[in-house]
Amino acid sequence: MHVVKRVEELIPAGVQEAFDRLQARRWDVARRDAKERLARLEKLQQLILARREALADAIHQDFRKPRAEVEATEVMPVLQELAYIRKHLKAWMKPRKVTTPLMLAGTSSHVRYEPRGVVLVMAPWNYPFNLLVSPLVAAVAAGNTVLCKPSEKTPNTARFLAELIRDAFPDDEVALVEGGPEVGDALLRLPFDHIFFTGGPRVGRRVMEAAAKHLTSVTLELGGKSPVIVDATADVTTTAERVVWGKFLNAGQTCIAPDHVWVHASKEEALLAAMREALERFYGRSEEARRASLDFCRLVDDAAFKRVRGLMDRAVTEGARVVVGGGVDAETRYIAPTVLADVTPESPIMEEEIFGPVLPVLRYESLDEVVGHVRAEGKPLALYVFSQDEATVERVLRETSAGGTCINTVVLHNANPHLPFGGVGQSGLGAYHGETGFRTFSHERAVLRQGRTSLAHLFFPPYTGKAQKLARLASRLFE
Ligand SMILES: NC(=O)c1ccc[n+]([C@@H]2O[C@H](COP(=O)([O-])OP(=O)(O)OC[C@H]3O[C@@H](n4cnc5c(N)ncnc54)[C@H](O)[C@@H]3O)[C@@H](O)[C@H]2O)c1
Repeated sequence: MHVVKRVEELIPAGVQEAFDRLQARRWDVARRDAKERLARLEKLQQLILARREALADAIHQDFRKPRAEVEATEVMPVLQELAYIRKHLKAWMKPRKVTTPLMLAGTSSHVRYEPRGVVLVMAPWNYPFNLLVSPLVAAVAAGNTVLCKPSEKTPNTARFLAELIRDAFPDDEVALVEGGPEVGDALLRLPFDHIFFTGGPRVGRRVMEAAAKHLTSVTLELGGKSPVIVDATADVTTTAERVVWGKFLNAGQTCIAPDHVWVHASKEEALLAAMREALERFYGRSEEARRASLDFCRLVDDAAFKRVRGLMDRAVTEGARVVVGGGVDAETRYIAPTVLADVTPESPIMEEEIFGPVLPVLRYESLDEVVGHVRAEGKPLALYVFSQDEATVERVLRETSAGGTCINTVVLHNANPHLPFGGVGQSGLGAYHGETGFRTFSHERAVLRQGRTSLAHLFFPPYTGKAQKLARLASRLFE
């Protein structure tokens, strides 16, 4: 017999209790001024600084991420975010006065930034520290209580995070629950005030469906295929090294990694040769040297290894040429940094986000053609354009849509806290970083105060015709 469980039975006791504690404390936490909020974040920062070696060990154990990459892509962005918040939080929290239209003479208005309440931060595994702690600090800065869930695919980092959060915050202000999809599913049944989710579009859709039940607002930081366009005027050497760096960082397991490259036919062979050169300079001149390189990560699990290997093998079977790479080692989940040429839009590797160290290069003849392809692929999280021609750059910006764009480089827009970071359409909804993060975790409350004099009584019933005449007169102001 099929047994339908009640909602309460689907939520593990520990999870429900953690939520209830955060719920009970939310109004006290919401009242805090900037100084008190910053004191909490200060403690977190001290613990991060004291434990950065342990963090590097944990992430290394999870997928052999090099220490230098842990510093540059996990620790530094979080410290930068904390420093930026420290500098600006007081100003961000200030109510913002707005002007008063003539019709409302006698009133004054302002916008207050109030915390959303109890928020859920669900993180992916690929930058397991940064992508949990960055939204967390924005949420705390905005005065929320927070429940976090790291990914089960990076268990060492999840354990590190659990201890860090436990030591940095009282458990009725910030809590962390570990677990996989079942725990994620249970969390999504709770009536949070906001859900901040980073992960794939499949689970993102599930988050939005679950949020609809409680009319919970969501921020979705998703993924997709981020293209690179290299036109005929681009500098081939610098283009190659920047694209190769951004692609093979984290072994291609980066949401804003260049997924594939569209290169103008006149530059194709030169670009491929320069990419090969850059890749060998970065990771080693031979396949053995690259396999032994300490600067190159592994795929996170067997499923990821099988999926990326399958994509690469099918592309080659269907006619792609291996320019460099192509090797694999299932035991260590190693896929060589690989560049593929002669790939076409119909190739299976163009069907889904690659999320691994394989870079297909496609050639194009006209900008119209490549713009058409990019539009057909949906709105990506990032789109990169390499060109010395301002008109080309402007056309690409005007005729396509993407979460973010870098011109003549890749990935770095993510590192500027003055820029909002987020997707559009299938690549996400909402944004964070810096002030945008504070606003994301705040509700903009509209406040209007009536002074002594008021024109409103002119519109009170009974309507003698005077009110209508006045409204008509007033509407002339807008003609
Ligand atoms: N936009 C961004 O900032 C950004 C950053 C990093 C990664 N990503 C994207 O994330 C994806 C890779 O990360 P991933 O594999 O960890 O993503 P994922 O969607 O599989 O998992 C993300 C989180 O959701 C949880 N989860 C999984 N299944 C669930 C379910 N059925 N119900 C509830 N929760 C569930 C996981 O445990 C994890 O905590 C890629 O698509 C990548 O592009 C986006």
